Amino acid sequence: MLEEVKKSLEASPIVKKGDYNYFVNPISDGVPTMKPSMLRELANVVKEHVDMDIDKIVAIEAMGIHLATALSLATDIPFVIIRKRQYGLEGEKEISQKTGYGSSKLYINDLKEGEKILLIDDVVSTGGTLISTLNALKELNIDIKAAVAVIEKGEGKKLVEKETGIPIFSVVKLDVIDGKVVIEKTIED
Ligand SMILES: O=P(O)(O)OC[C@H]1O[C@H](OP(=O)(O)OP(=O)(O)O)[C@H](O)[C@@H]1O
Ligand SMILES: Nc1nc2[nH]cnc2c(=O)[nH]1
Repeated sequence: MLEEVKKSLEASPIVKKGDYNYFVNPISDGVPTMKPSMLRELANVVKEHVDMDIDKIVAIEAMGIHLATALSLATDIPFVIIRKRQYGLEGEKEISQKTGYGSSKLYINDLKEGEKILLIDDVVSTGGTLISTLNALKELNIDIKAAVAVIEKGEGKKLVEKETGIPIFSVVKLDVIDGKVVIEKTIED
């Protein structure tokens, strides 16, 4: 079932961001062009494997947004975005995010104590983004029912699970070896 996803990932160009080997893929970049069939497939895989008894889907800007949108359309569950833009709305919470190649601020809005959510992002790599985001959601007493990073790159997922106590669901585990994406496993293996 995930043949299209695997093929697309294996064909990803690798670019350097400093020392960091960054793969470029429709799922995680919107470049090259995303096929609707692949996006639909990813939404369906998440829907089938993750408990969707939630109030809201929560996406991390930027590359969680199309995934949350597809999942929202497949489930009729509303979504909200953790933005890189500050609004200054009442109750807004700022997060500092650090990845393997950069850092920025994220802003949580419109989540209430006790709300049941699924957090979705495209990639977990060093784990920096998910650790700070999940910890901020915990501080707000949000009921995190599930956390999804569609692609697991390297070993960061384990670190997130250790630091936050929250299991991360991922569809594909990969690494970049000798300038190429190598798929280590998928949810179907
Ligand atoms: O596990 P980590 O090392 O933290 O890496 C994962 C994060 O890196 C990317 O975000 P990026 O900041 O590049 O933003 P984008 O989604 O706006 O491209 C990706 O979308 C994840 O949020
Ligand atoms: N597209 C893409 N997103 C990432 N987020 C963290 N690492 C990566 C990467 O190598 N490629």
